[in-house]
Amino acid sequence: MSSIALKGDIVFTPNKDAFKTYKDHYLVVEDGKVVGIFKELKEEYKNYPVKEYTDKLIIPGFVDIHLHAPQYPNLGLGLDKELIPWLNTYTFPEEAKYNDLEYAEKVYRRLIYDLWRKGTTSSIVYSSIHKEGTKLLMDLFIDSNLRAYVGKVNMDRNTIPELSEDTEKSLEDTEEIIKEYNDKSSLVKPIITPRFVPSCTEKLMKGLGDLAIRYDIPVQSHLSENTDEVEWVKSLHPEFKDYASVYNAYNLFGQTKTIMAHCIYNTENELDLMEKNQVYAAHCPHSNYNLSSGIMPVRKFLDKGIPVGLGSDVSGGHSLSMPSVMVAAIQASKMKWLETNKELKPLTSSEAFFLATKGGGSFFGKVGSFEEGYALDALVIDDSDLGHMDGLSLEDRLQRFIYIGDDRNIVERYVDGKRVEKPM
Ligand SMILES: Nc1nc2[nH]cnc2c(=O)[nH]1
Ligand SMILES: [Zn+2]
Repeated sequence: MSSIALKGDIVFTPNKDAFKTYKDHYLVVEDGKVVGIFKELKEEYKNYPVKEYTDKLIIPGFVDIHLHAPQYPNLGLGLDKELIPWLNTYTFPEEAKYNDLEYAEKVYRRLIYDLWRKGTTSSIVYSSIHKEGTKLLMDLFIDSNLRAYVGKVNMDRNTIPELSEDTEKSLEDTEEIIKEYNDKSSLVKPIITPRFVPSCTEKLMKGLGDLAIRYDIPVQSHLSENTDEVEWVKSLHPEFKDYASVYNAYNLFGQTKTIMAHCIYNTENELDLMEKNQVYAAHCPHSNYNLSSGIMPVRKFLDKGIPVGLGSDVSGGHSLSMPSVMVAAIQASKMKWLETNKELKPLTSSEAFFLATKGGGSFFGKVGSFEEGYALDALVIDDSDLGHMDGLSLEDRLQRFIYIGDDRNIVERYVDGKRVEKPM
């Protein structure tokens, strides 16, 4: 059994309302899981190797619950458009390149290196429609020792010809990936990924819902991101009450664990259904600003008990950095607060940190916290170059790292109790 103790200044959020902090404590880990946090090492742990991180922060690794791997080369491009023109002009043409595995490998290696670099130890990722490209991405994640769900995108309508799949083939490819990868790795798993309602026929959605249930595979998609998109779904499916009801009719809305990205324009019925089925909302504030989509009322989701995590939504979002996404989420919530006559309260820094760790991490199981039994997914932060430290609480130091630090401050990453080396 591999056991270690990390010694340093420990900070995490077991719930969203407050940070827990432990100055100069030992975080004891057995078999990759947290055993406890102690001021002194008990006798029974005395022979465990101790990693000394004196005066450094030890925090849970970041969790990004929504990003698009094949859009990585488009980072920062095309952001003067709204969602639908942006998809047609920038995104679909880029995603069409991923039948070229050499190109795919170059992009995906760089992406995984950057996730590692920026401290994202768990991510939930869209690939492209391509089966082999998706397998390649999953294999690269497995080699990296980072945690991920990866989904082959499904779409068989309303896209460019190169990306419009034959429905049967789309389902067959998806099933092949599920069979091959469901038990291949404990850290990297498949997720069913209908792109969004406008790009999936009912036959495709039905087939995907059947696969989700047959193999008990989670689902990710997009919901109510942009007003033109919502109107489009209405015109495609006038027989349904709303956008979420379409997914729900095909067992793609919480029948297995589900994430919906954006959720800006949800109806009350959609919120009720998310709460009832415990569907996760992926809040992606950078993307929502960049594509002029709107501001998600994140407080409503939290008050209602809907699970929420944060997403970079690369490349609608322009940054993989989860601290940057946290800051954007706090800023967006402040604008929403003003917009609602101070009804929907802004996110606090502990809430934003919770969303970027345990909030999204709970999709993976016991991930994103240092409570007993949680996987030791952790970052070690050297914040000594961020300015005057005397008298600062651990909480203040963490807040400063989130606002003004960057990946140069991250000195170690751990996943499941093991140090994660720089990916090749
Ligand atoms: N932001 C975003 N929204 C989408 N809706 C459907 N596809 C996409 C995508 O690639 N990015
Ligand atoms: Zn997206």
